[in-house]
Amino acid sequence: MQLGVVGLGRMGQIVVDRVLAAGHDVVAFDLDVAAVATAADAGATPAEDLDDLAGRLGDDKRIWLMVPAGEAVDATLEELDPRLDGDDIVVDGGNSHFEDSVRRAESTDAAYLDCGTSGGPAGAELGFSLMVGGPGWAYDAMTPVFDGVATGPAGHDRMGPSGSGHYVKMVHNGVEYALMQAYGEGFELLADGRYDLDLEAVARTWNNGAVIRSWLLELCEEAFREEGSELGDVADHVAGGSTGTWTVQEALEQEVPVPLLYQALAERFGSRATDGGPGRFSRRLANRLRYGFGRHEVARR
Ligand SMILES: NC(=O)C1=CN([C@@H]2O[C@H](COP(=O)(O)OP(=O)(O)OC[C@H]3O[C@@H](n4cnc5c(N)ncnc54)[C@H](O)[C@@H]3O)[C@@H](O)[C@H]2O)C=CC1
Ligand SMILES: O=C(CO)[C@H](O)[C@H](O)COP(=O)(O)O
Repeated sequence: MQLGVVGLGRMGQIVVDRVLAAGHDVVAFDLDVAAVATAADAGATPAEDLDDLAGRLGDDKRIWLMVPAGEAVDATLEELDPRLDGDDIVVDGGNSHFEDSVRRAESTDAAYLDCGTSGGPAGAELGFSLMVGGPGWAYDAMTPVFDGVATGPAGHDRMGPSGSGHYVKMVHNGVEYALMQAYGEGFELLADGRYDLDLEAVARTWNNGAVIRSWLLELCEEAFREEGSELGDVADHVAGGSTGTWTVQEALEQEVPVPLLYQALAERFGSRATDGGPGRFSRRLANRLRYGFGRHEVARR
């Protein structure tokens, strides 16, 4: 298959690499020419702009968008739209709001797949977990690409109609916030509690057979190994928050109680009101974990 990839940052470059490794061809575009050059070095055909990308794909275009959620997705679709018809497929692999995805699916002639993507930069080697919404025929047609980008055939599935892929990813992120908060609070108690503990050793022991072992806990272990048990100069400032906010908004609308998810989000907001003092250990760990799974910048004191 030939795939156009638009957006060649942390995640898009992994899509390019894994699709190439699976034996497909890639045409790559990004506003950043250096990112296009990196994709070309990896074996992709560079495109000068979206028109050039669309022209190189011929009939039955398959295009994967991996640009920041929001305006960049709309701008890209708007520019591609005159070149698209009902046999073409566009995948949005970013963290778009599910209602935006429903709107985009309704307004473009192409089949539109909203694809929640989880795994972060570690997906370069492991592959991603992909939660896909949209027309079944388009999901089936993209299966060879999804098999390559995901951990394998079990690493992707069609969640349901348009919007459902990004809906499931939104809730995934709400859960992600709460898990980080839970680990953070536990380690805060251990850090401030009765014993002088080596938190890397605690995390390593928990990761070996304990009920609460997980990838996020492996990233806690990594954080303590790299920053020390007291987390060095990692600040009490947790960035991000859009997907967690959407999760809580949706829960309110559906009248589903999600106190843990809300509390984790509220802790993030609280972290932004601190005065530069030592701050909460739990939030400092959450700040460092966002680097671990997403390579988001660590705020430091
Ligand atoms: N970093 C992570 O761990 C994860 C990120 N995501 C989502 O994936 C999407 C991409 O994230 P990252 O790769 O981390 O971001 P990034 O900031 O590393 O890369 C985004 C790329 O898109 C390019 N770009 C921006 N606007 C563009 C446009 N109009 N046309 C062409 N290229 C454009 C930028 O130049 C940049 O190279 C976002 O929606 C993000 O929320 C999803 C799961 C995990
Ligand atoms: O989707 C992701 C991980 O699953 C991204 O890393 C996302 O940026 C995490 O959300 P936030 O930036 O709000 O912490």
